[in-house]
Amino acid sequence: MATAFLSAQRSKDPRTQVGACIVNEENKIVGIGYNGMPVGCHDDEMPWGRDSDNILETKQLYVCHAELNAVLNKNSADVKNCTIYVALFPCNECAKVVIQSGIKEVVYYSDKYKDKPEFVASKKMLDMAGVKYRQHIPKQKQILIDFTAIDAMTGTNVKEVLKADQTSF
Ligand SMILES: Nc1ccn([C@H]2C[C@H](O)[C@@H](COP(=O)(O)O)O2)c(=O)n1
Ligand SMILES: [Zn+2]
Repeated sequence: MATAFLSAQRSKDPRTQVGACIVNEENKIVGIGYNGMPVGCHDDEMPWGRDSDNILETKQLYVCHAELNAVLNKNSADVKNCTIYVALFPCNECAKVVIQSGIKEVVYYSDKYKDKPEFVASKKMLDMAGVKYRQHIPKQKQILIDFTAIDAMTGTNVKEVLKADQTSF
C-alpha cells in the first residue's frame, strides 16, 4: 500500500491523488499506476476541475484512473489471480478493468465515495464476479523517506540502530 501511495504522489490531480500497485501470488510487484492524463495529453493543458457547467472542461472525461494505468503498465503477461493495492476504492469503470483482467483481490485504503452510484455499482460487480475486497489498516499513519540515510549510515551504526530498535519494541 505504501508503494501505491508513493506512486500517487506523481499525480497532478490537485484534489485526489490515487496510486495503485498490483502484486502477483508471490507478492511480487507486477504493475504500478496513478491517476493521470493519457500519454500525449499534457497535464498542464488539460482541465483538473470537477465542477463546471461544461463537462468538457472537467477532468472526468479525460483522466485515466490509477487502477487502469497499473494494469496497462504490467510487466507480466497478465495479472490473473493478482491483488491490487489501491489508495481509493475502485469506481465502476475500474471494477470492470479489475474483473476483466483477472485480478482476484482488491485491498483499498479510502472508501470516501462509498455512497456514490459509481462505487455502489462497483461493489455490486465485484461481489457478483467473486472479487474479494478488504480495507487496509496501516500499522503506522506515516512513513518517512530519508534520502540522506544511505550516506549517513556506516556498517557499524546500522547494526547499532537495528540493535537499539529491537530493544525498544
Ligand atoms: N478508484 C479511483 C477513483 C478515482 N480515481 C481518480 C479520478 C480522479 O482523478 C480522482 C478523483 O477526483 P475527485 O472526484 O476526488 O475530484 O481520482 C482513480 O484514479 N481511481
Ligand atoms: Zn476508477
